[in-house]
Amino acid sequence: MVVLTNPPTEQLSLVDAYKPIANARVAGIVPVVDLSSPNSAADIVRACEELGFFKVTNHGFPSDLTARLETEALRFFSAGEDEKEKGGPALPFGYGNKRIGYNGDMGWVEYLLFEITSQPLPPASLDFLDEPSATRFRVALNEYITAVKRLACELLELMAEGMGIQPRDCFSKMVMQEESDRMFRLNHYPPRPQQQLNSSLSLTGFGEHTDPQIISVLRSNNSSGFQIAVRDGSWVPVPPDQDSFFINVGDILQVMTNGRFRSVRHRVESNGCEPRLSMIYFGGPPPSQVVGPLPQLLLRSGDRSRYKEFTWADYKKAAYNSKLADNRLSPFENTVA
Ligand SMILES: C=C1C[C@]23C[C@@]1(O)CC[C@H]2[C@@]12CC[C@H](O)[C@@](C)(C(=O)O1)[C@H]2[C@@H]3C(=O)O
Ligand SMILES: O=C(O)CCC(=O)C(=O)O
Ligand SMILES: [Fe+2]
Repeated sequence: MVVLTNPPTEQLSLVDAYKPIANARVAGIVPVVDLSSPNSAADIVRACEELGFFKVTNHGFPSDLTARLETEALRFFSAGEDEKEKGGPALPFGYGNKRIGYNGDMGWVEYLLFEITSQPLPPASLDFLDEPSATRFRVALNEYITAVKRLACELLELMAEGMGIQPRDCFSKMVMQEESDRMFRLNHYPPRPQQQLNSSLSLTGFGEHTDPQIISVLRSNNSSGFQIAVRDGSWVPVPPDQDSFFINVGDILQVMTNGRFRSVRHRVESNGCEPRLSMIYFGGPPPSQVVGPLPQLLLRSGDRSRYKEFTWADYKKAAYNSKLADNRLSPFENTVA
């Protein structure tokens, strides 16, 4: 069953909920999928079609892994700038501060970006830290990543099941292969100094964008700031929930479903007071994977393909030459005859 966060006194239809936010009442439109429910597959599909975004509860994820990684990450981010800069620059992996990507995007955020393979993170991934911190951090990262990969796989299988498509692993196999292109990101949004707080009301932590991959699995501490764009383009704040995961449909899943699932536009706007720590797993396909709408979906619906075929390597190259807010899919769309 899809339930609403902060349920309003009367149930809002989604059409109403897409209207610009006039008050906090409509901030609770985020679909919540209870993974222990027998309806979870259908609920996930509905959420991916309507928003491309949902919250997952009753996921069975070991909370001690999250707590340990959060402790290690905060220990790292509280170190001096000189220490942290030893892990940079992020090209794209490593430590980055304020600069996002290569094309001039900036945000009030510092981060660590890791490449994930089928093997645990190698010692080299944190070799800029002293021992025993490096090993402790790496072990916490590896344990969390192993569990979050499993969760991503389960969600992708539920998507296929909910859409009635075979095989059940048609989406999950894309991100579970040896060569699949996966990343893990720790974002830290530090509180802002007092004089800056007086200068403007809100500050972009991470500018608006869609995630290029198939799926993103996000967990954050209890700080607000994460927002999603709904169909009419208005921004809706997502109430934080440190015990749940938030799932973004990425561009490639939008393509594979021929636009039935929506790649959600999102951003982080910080009020500068609450420090935010988020951890995000990005699941993408192998570089050589040819991507396009699933033939069985086209056959079943009789729809024309809305996208050209391309490889993930082509798409990623184009993505990394784009600015955060760009619409990265438009060059890959088929024009209507
Ligand atoms: C400005 C950019 C940062 C980004 C690469 C890009 O050129 C456009 C996509 C951005 C994004 C968004 C989702 C993930 O956070 C990310 C790692 C990704 O794969 O695409 C980032 C890229 C980045 O920060 O390097
Ligand atoms: O840090 C967050 O909460 C979201 C950041 C994000 O969207 C990203 O890193 O792609
Ligand atoms: Fe994102």
